[in-house]
Amino acid sequence: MLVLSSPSGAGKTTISRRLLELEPQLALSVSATTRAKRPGETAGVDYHFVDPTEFNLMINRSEFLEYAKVFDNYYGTPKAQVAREIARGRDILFDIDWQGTQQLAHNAREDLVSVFVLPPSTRELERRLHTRAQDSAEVVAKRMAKAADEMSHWAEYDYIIVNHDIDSSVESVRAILRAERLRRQRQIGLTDFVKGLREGQ
Ligand SMILES: Nc1ncnc2c1ncn2[C@@H]1O[C@H](COP(=O)(O)OP(=O)(O)OP(=O)(O)O)[C@@H](O)[C@H]1O
Ligand SMILES: Nc1nc2c(ncn2[C@@H]2O[C@H](COP(=O)(O)O)[C@@H](O)[C@H]2O)c(=O)[nH]1
Repeated sequence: MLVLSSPSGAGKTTISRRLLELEPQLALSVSATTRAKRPGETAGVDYHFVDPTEFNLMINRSEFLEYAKVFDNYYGTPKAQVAREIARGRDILFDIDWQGTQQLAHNAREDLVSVFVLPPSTRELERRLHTRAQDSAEVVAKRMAKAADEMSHWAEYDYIIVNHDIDSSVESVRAILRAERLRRQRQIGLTDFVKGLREGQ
């Protein structure tokens, strides 16, 4: 489970989309949210857009692996898709905030690799939120006001990337993914393979 978190606008969604094009063994966990759909977003692809009543029903039915209130809306990771992808042997990418990351770490620390994406500067963060041009000035102001709070969680993450340049940030995440896939405990069948080698096979 590969988690990307950042203050809003630092670039994790952009990095995630590129990664998914380049890494066929990686699947995106599609979250449910009560926030309104942005122009260009597709229901079921970017998010499952649900109303607060449906979100509450999902909580009561224990359908979330984690959920949190972020800014003024609720966001949650449905368990079912994650279980399906894991059963298919794929790695899963989560674009979630620090609260969700803490919940995943609490339940599955060994299976989690977490990356925090920082903006090159506060000014550039604000510029990115404005140039994305998908949120009102009021929403941008709210997200900027929360950025320092969110960044205070950077030290809880395994890896930190300062997102100056999108191509090199994507390559950094790919390097993390490659190295983490090579970890001894993540290589299935290794014990038998080495046993065979030692027996001369
Ligand atoms: N390295 C970069 N250089 C310049 N612009 C960038 C870079 N990375 C992302 N951007 C731009 O910054 C804006 C915000 O990026 P993005 O939507 O990926 O942020 P985010 O961290 O996912 O935000 P949110 O948490 O609100 O979903 C977008 O317009 C994106 O094209
Ligand atoms: N804890 C969770 N956080 C989530 C989830 N899905 C998205 N997010 C985070 O919310 C903010 C805002 O996202 P936006 O799309 O409205 O800009 C951002 O930090 C996301 O990472 C989730 O399922 N759980």
